[in-house]
Amino acid sequence: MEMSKSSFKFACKSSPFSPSHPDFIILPDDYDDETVVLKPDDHLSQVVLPSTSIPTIDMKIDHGSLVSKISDACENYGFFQIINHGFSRDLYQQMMDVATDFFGLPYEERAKLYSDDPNVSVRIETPRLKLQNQNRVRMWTERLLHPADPTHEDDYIHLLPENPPRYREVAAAYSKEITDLICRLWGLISEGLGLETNYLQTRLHGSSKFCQTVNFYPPCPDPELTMGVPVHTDIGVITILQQVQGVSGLQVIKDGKWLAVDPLPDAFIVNVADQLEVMSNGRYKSVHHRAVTNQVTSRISIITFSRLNNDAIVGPIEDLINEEQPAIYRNYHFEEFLKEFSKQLETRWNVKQVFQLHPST
Ligand SMILES: O=C(O)CCC(=O)C(=O)O
Ligand SMILES: [Fe+2]
Repeated sequence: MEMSKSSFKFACKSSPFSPSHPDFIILPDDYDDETVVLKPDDHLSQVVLPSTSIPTIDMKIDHGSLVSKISDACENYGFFQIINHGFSRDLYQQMMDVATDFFGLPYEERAKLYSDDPNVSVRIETPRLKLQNQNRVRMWTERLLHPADPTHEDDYIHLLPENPPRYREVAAAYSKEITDLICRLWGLISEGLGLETNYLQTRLHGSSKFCQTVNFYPPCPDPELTMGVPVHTDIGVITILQQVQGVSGLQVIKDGKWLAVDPLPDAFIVNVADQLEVMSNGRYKSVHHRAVTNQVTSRISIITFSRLNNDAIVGPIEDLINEEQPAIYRNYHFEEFLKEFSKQLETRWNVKQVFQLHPST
């Protein structure tokens, strides 16, 4: 969808659509704030060419190679794209179509779903970031959040947007197929860690949940002054993302440089999130990433997060720790992690560090 600057109005009522409004202006990486994890540094803002981007993995290759490529990517990048993953091409496109139609709805229609209350399970929000000595500022994005849990379909499907009319049906079908793909990835990741194929499936059974966000980044008059999503790591187990073709925006840190993750047809981007880094005892990396905006074209990403229930106990997997490789993290309830996350929200993004046994090392 091409959408000109003036045609999109944020559902967030308090903020006019103007980059000169203080609510919307954030500095990119150069705010010198000790609570910000990534320090300003010339090479940090350098985006390298897509040819040196994150690995692309063809899921039709032989099983052994697939396991080892995924494992390498989780260790060295924390991110990879998958192609030939078997996900229905029609559903992939339909989900992008209903997402595009949703953000093409008039402001009044979207505004009905607007809420800043994180306890509202289906809502639209414009995320904020807190900068040192300043108020919270809003990001240049509007996102629709909702559960994506096929086993609790009845609980939330009736809360999903009524418009476009096919949103509910498509989102329900998508959540089934995407969570199957996530489970397959759990299996491959378990094997990569040297565990039984069903290790993560069994370990996470009954304590995991899935949620989805549809992120919409309208064209931004001055992308240098704003951020779509500021630097962060994801807090769940793994994340899987599809993005609209032809528009770049997602950037991932590798060796102190930003890599642009340009869209590939029909691909998903998969990344290690904080809980998997902890469970793998630091072997797999939950890597900092961000989404930037551009002046010309709107961008959509559809993201499914595999998260945990509050009472889930997380810690390094017993089989992965020994005398040579002692536990780096302590065990905790996911709820504790969420509390720390809320404390750090909008200021800094390095929650897992707090759970390290020897933070100085
Ligand atoms: O939109 C994107 O490409 C990335 C967004 C993201 O990282 C997130 O919402 O966690
Ligand atoms: Fe993310």
